[in-house]
Amino acid sequence: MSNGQVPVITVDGPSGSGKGTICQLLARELDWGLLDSGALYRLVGLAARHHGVELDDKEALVVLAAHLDVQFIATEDDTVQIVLEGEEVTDAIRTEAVGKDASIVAAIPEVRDALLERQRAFAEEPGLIADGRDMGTVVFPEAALKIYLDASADERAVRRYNQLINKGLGASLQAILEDIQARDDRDMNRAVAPLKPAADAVILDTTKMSIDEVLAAVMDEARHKGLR
Ligand SMILES: Nc1ncnc2c1ncn2[C@@H]1O[C@H](COP(=O)(O)OP(=O)(O)O)[C@@H](O)[C@H]1O
Ligand SMILES: Nc1ccn([C@H]2C[C@H](O)[C@@H](COP(=O)(O)OP(=O)(O)O)O2)c(=O)n1
Repeated sequence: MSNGQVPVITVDGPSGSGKGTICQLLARELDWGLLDSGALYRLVGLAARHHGVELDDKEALVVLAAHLDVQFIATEDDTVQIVLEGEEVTDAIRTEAVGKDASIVAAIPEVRDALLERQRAFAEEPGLIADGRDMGTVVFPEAALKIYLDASADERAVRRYNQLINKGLGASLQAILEDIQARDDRDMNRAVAPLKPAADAVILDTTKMSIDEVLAAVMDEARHKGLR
């Protein structure tokens, strides 16, 4: 385990596969910490917007990533407030536009390097649930359990669509599907730390599974590994 013997469960997969949902439930169930690594890449994307840095200005993006002034503040209702340079950005980083920017800056190897140790530092007793794209392959290669969540692009687009509609935001299913496919393509085909299952990952196709069924399947795997 990348930080002493702290147990880590990694959950990787494409956008809309259910990582965030399952990781929150797992962290609650096990009473472990949670790393939302996608939030770090989203924060670099948002910081670039705030500072007027273009997404092809590699050097400036690396500086932003290395000096990211961010706080993750646990709230009483079990959610996390995210504060960037003193400004609350919890919702602002969740837009599809910032997701796209995150995927663009995440393809820069030096940006990934700048965020590596910050991610590993999340591994603290009694354990860590790590949500992302390269948690099992790069950041925590010694993790006790590696999960790769997948689902068809159509199903993931419908999930995102429903999520936006439930938030009272307008959305086009076709546009969301195209965004998801573009992001899959960028995340899976970049040169460094591409999205792919670790060789020793348990792959779950969640297309036809409910959230409860996915959680139960992951908890089963955790039990098999003696993690609870
Ligand atoms: N197995 C599932 N079945 C149906 N909806 C799901 C499932 N898993 C997650 N969702 C929903 O899909 C949306 C996207 O899930 P999220 O956890 O944000 O995915 P990710 O973090 O992989 O992008 C959320 O609204 C969530 O409630
Ligand atoms: N470990 C990670 C996490 C996210 N990224 C990049 C690639 C993703 O498209 C963006 C946004 O990730 P995030 O997990 O927040 O996105 P979704 O909620 O799955 O849509 O960041 C990455 O390259 N490596």
